[in-house]
Amino acid sequence: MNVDIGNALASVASPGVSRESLERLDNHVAAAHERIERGMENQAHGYEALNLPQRTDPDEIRAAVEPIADAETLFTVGIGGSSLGAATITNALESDTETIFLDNVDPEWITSHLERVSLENAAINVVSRSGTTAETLANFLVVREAFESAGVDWTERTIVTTGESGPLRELADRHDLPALKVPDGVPGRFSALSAVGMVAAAVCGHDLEALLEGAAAEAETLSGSLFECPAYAYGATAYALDERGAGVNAMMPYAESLETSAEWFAQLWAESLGKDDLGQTPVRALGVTDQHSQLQLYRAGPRDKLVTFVTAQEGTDRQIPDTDVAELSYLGDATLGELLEAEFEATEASLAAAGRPNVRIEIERVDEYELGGLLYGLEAACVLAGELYGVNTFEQPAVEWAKNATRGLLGGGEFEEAEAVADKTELRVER
Ligand SMILES: O=P(O)(O)OC[C@H]1O[C@](O)(CO)[C@@H](O)[C@@H]1O
Repeated sequence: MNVDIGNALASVASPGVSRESLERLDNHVAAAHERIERGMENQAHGYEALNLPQRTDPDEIRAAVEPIADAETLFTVGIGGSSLGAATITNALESDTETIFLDNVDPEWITSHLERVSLENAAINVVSRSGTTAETLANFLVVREAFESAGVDWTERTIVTTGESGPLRELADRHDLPALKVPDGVPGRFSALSAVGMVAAAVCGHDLEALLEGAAAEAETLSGSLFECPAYAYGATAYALDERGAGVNAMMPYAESLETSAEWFAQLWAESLGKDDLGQTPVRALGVTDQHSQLQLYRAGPRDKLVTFVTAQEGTDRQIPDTDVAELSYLGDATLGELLEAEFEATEASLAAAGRPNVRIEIERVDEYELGGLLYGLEAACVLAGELYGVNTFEQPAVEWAKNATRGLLGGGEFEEAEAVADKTELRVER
């Protein structure tokens, strides 16, 4: 990926970062890179994620999915990092296999999918590092029952990706299911380039080697200077802008195929950096669509936002037909791709003209190689930002309170968090 941080400079935007500040910050980037390199060499928790291009074995993944490679529909049952990486990859690329990501426990939504799909031609990809995530296990039990009710032997149609132990590992062992291991030392939000993110891609027939080659090429760019490394340039600039008041980061890819990548980025950025009262709030946006919903706020609202654009330089195009509507005749000379590019450039310039910081991330096209580079580059940017914030990038303790409260409310044990739910302060206004 290439990065252009020009519209984040103090000469353009407020908040903005001066070149002098970036030069000073580069000293901290150099020190952070040394820690990152050391962490990678030592396969330290979290840093190990940046070794995945060398660690992940595409042949092992393809062999494991062989029994379900014929699936017309693949249900991926997981949540957070155990779903979003896989969804980013398969939602970005064309495939004959329909992929459905069951990462919520909305009964109407789950039921509509299970009733709509021919389960005889479907398969289940259940993913959970811990193997104890309530949503994932609940959904798996529901999906498994639906397969049984449809007379489909779920044990022939299920692959498991989980840790070395836990309920899912035991289930896989008990039923001799194909099972892959979540790599040690890789938090879920950093695991897209492992079996966690690539089983679904394998079932869809995508080029796993290209994903990893693109990621490996991005890994080669990691260096001791933000001026030589696109990922670090992005991570350092986002951090510096947050330090100067841009506490929101709107991730706005200009490609429908990259919409899910903004969801994946939101977990990566929020769960890694949101600690010790620090962190930049990610917002999921989509170009051109959200020019007509959020751009007003980005251009004229509080000066508290960075807008991150992701653009693909190439892609299939389509001519806009001529029209006899005079004021629209200019459209008939253009293609949809030219319109999308013009709208992106206009939006980027609109923010710069209003002194609103924005950064451009460019990939060549939306294919496996470029996607692997984008995923890796944003992960490396996040690791660097975590070093600059001085937070524990790779843990997420704040999510445990609600999990305990949930278990307590459902009778899964005695949890004081559940008691706190009953103590809610109320001021109800009713219809
Ligand atoms: O893979 P698991 O253990 O089911 O966890 C799913 C997700 O839940 C979290 O632990 C947060 O609750 C994420 O970090 C993780 O990606």
